[in-house]
Amino acid sequence: MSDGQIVVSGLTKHYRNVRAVDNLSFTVEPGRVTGFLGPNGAGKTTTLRMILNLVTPTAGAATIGGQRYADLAEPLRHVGAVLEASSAHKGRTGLNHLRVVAAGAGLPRQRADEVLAMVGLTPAAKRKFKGYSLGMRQRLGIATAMLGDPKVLILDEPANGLDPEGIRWMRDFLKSLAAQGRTVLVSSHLLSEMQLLADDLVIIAAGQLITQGPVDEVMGSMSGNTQVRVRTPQAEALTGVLAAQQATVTPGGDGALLVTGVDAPTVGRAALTAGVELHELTTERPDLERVFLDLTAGKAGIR
Ligand SMILES: Nc1ncnc2c1ncn2[C@@H]1O[C@H](COP(=O)(O)OP(=O)(O)OP(=O)(O)O)[C@@H](O)[C@H]1O
Repeated sequence: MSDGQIVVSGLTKHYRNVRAVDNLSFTVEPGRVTGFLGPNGAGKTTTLRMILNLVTPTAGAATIGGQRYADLAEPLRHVGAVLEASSAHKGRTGLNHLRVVAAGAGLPRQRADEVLAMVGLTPAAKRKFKGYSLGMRQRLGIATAMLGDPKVLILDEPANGLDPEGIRWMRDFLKSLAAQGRTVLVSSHLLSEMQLLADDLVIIAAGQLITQGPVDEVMGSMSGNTQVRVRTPQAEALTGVLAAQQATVTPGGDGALLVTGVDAPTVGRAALTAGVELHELTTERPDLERVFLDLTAGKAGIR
């Protein structure tokens, strides 16, 4: 396996009467966190399971570093996956769980201690899994995935059920893995979280690709929706000046005006020229939530 790039091409999965994944193609680059986004039932889990050879595609293929997962000689040394809230034998300690998995994969025993420390679970090493909180279980799942020191990490909704501190830890940890040159593919429907975590986005709906690219580009593709929020005691005068510049002005509901069609410097200049006093002038970019809803509009229904 070479560079850890994931290439999904024409991936398709049909169940009896559902096209869970429909001719889906995208790439995931090493050294970056890629957010795999889609509404419920979009086909994210099915796609990840096909990449990991847990579901057989109806058509198409996925490769990791140029090879199909099934062809990887020692998959755990190449790809770590956390597909659902980690499960382990309830009576086993976190450390023992890791030792058992390490032994099964032919990995050195001390690797269990290393990955436990990596995810901050050393203090809970000797505690039984059944006493672990959801956050601790997620950390143990990641520790298990890291046992083989894989170049590629694939995680399905890792932030699910985590408290804010846990989400923050997860974010920092995944970013640090990408900074080490690893490929990190994370599925989520938590759009605001992806905005903070991901470098690249792959957005799907109804099994099909909606868009992919760097977060800024995906956001930028919606920049037509950028609006300027302006507050002035001379609303009528400003509205008149801006209307003459082909701008659209609507009330913001809280006493502010929302201006589209011109940028903030244009609004400021127009106000200055007309002698209109401004109390606020802000550019409001659409957040990812908005972009996402716009992009997946009409396809977001639960299937
Ligand atoms: N084994 C299966 N048999 C039949 N239909 C399935 C099967 N697995 C998934 N599906 C259907 O395929 C579609 C995609 O499901 P999938 O779980 O991949 O979506 P998802 O994006 O991961 O959704 P969520 O965010 O809700 O987990 C859904 O309509 C689902 O009901």
